[in-house]
Parts: sequence; C-alpha cells; structure tokens
Amino acid sequence: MIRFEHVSKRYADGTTAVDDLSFEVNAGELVTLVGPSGCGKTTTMKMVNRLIEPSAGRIFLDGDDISEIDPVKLRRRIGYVIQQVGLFPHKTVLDNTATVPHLLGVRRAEARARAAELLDLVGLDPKVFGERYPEQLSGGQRQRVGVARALAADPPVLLMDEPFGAVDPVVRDHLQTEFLRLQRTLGKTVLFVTHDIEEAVRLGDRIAVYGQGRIEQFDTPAAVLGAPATPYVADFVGADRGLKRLSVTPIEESDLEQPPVVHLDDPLPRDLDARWAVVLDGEDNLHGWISAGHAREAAKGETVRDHARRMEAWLPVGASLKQAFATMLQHDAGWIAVIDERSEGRFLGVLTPARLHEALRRSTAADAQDVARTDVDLEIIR
Ligand SMILES: Nc1ncnc2c1ncn2[C@@H]1O[C@H](COP(=O)(O)OP(=O)(O)OP(=O)(O)O)[C@@H](O)[C@H]1O
Repeated sequence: MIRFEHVSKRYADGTTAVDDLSFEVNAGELVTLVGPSGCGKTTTMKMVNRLIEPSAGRIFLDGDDISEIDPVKLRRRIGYVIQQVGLFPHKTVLDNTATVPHLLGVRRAEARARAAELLDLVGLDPKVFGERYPEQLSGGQRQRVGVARALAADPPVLLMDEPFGAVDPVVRDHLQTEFLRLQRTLGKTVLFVTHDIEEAVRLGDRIAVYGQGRIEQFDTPAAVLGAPATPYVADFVGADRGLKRLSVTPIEESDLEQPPVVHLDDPLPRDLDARWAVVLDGEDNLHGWISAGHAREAAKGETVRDHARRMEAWLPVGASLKQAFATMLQHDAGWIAVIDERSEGRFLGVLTPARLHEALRRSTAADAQDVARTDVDLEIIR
C-alpha cells in the first residue's frame, strides 16, 4: 500500500535526515516508526503526503508514484493527525470535524451528520461536545477530535505523528485502547510515529526501529523484543524487554491449567482434593468459584449455588499476559479464569502465576528458534 524505494532526504543545510530507506506497509497494516529524537521519523512521514519532497528514491501509494500525483489530490487519500491537533479555534467541534468533507463539496448538513457519527466513533457524544469550541475541551478530547477529523474524508491511509504525545499517561492509555478498537473495525493503513517503545509495541502490527536516518529492524513487536537485530535495537528496546513481551504474548489455551470444576446445581462437594473449584452454570459458562473449606463446613442439602462466589478475575483467551498479570494484581488473585468470548463465555481453564511464567518462556524460546531458522536459511541461500 505504501512503498519506500531507496528514499533519502538531505536538507539544504546538509543534514541527512533519511538515508536510503526501503520498506513497505501492507494495506490495513499499522506500522509504528519508533526511535530517538531527530532520527528521521517525522521526515519519513511527511514525505508520504508530500509536505517534504525526497532528495532521492521513490514512494508509491497503492502502486502510484506519489511524485506524479497532485499534492492536494494526494492528501485527500491520506488522513493526518499531529500532536498539537491544530483545530480551528473559532469553529465548533462538529464543524472542525466536517471541514474536509465540506471542502470536498459534500453539503454542509450531510458533512455535519457524518461528523457526528465520527465523533461518536472516537468516544465523544456529539450532543454533548458537538457545539463546543476547542478551548472547552481537555487535551485528550482534542486529540480525539483530531482523529475524527482525519477520518472524516474516509481516507484509506492515516499518518499519525505522535498523536497521543501531549496527554498524560492515563489518558494516553485510554486513547491507545480506543484507537486499537477503532482500527479493528476501520482497517486503515497507518503509519504511526512515536518515540515511546511501549506505545510502538502496543499499537504496531510491525515496528520500524530507527537509528540515525535508517531502519535498524522492521519486524513484529514480538520479534523486535524477543530477538533484537542489532545491539542498538537491544539497547533501545531496553533491559526490561521481558516485561514488555508480556504485552505482546497472548494467553493460549495450551497455557491453561484444568482445576476441579463443579456446577451451580450440584450438591456441595465434600471431598475436593484442592483448596477451591471453579463453578460453572448449566451452559458451562463461568459463574465463579467455591472454597473447599466452605464446602466442607456447609449444612446438609445445600448446593454449590448457596456458597459460590462470583469470579471477577477473568479474561478472554487471546488477551495478553500483561493483562493477565494486571488482573491478578488488581483482584489480588492467585489465578484467573480464562473464557472463550466467541462462544458466549465458555470456561476454558485457569492461568496461574507459574503457567504465566511458562508462557513467557515459551514465547521467548519460539522467537529464538525463528531467528536460528532464519540464519540457517540465509546460509543455504549464500
Ligand atoms: N527543515 C529542516 N532543515 C534541516 N534539517 C532538518 C529539517 N527538518 C528536520 N531536520 C533534521 O533532520 C533530522 C530528522 O528530523 P525529524 O524531524 O525527521 O526527526 P524525528 O525522528 O521525527 O525527531 P522527533 O522525534 O524529535 O520529532 C534531525 O536531525 C533534524 O534536525
């Protein structure tokens, strides 16, 4: 969808900002560009919508050489979100969002109706926020308007330059979560610049790690964390990359333990050889848990239902190990239940700290093997 072929940018003062860059972003893919300040990320991005012209090389959008497309027409195909959103201060939120479609000739009423839908999509109720002015919004709300405005003309490509850089960590976390949800439905092709490796790992399908004007590694978050291609990348992703891996490693069914299970209408189990059992309802969906101690002391004739407690610490399979760890801490739980959301919450098993640790080691080992295989293949090719 976006292809860089041997692209370089030398500014007039002799600074080489980007040096012989070649890479490709597939349709519907979110690629994060990450690296320290001044390494050429913004220059790379601005060459895509021709705010900056390359000194050498070519960039293709959907097969078209962008140097041959009129910049105004080109920018209609590309949404652009920057850190200081640059909303028009004298226009309402709704009119800010409707600006581009209106400029493109969509009737005002229609553009505003579409803008209202988009505000809703980015989590701003148009009835509450539509008629406000930018100065009446928080930083995070302004960024959401920025995203809605970039989406207004429904461009297939989004360029996002540190869009969540200016808000506090809690708001940034919310914006990231919502943007991921949005991206799952919209499937835009996204280039996303950040200097924050955590953000790059969380959002990117693939990450381009920049050194000075060059890409040092272009790969999935798991591979960048698990098998950094160069000492520079290893240093950049940091010594705590084991921790970061938690956020890119999903819980798999094979990671789960199978504890004793009872059903709501069963008689109370008197002889559990564990300290607790998971309680399921008639459809085998998770209800909660029951402690063996309670079960033993209960009166005759009582059923599991009378003593079951609801289980708050649960996650769908496929959630990250980091979410699992956070859920354990939040609920002070020694284990969490894992369910299958696609089949209305069928219980699959439990994740314990020991299993979590094993899953993390499995994921690291798998990447090490991938790297070893790549080395072998390269040997054969040579
Ligand atoms: N107009 C310009 N003229 C000369 N040099 C420039 C110009 N714009 C950027 N540079 C230089 O090019 C290099 C890359 O800049 P760029 O803005 O692409 O980096 P970046 O990785 O986006 O940095 P940051 O994270 O700080 O925004 C830097 O050394 C910068 O000083």
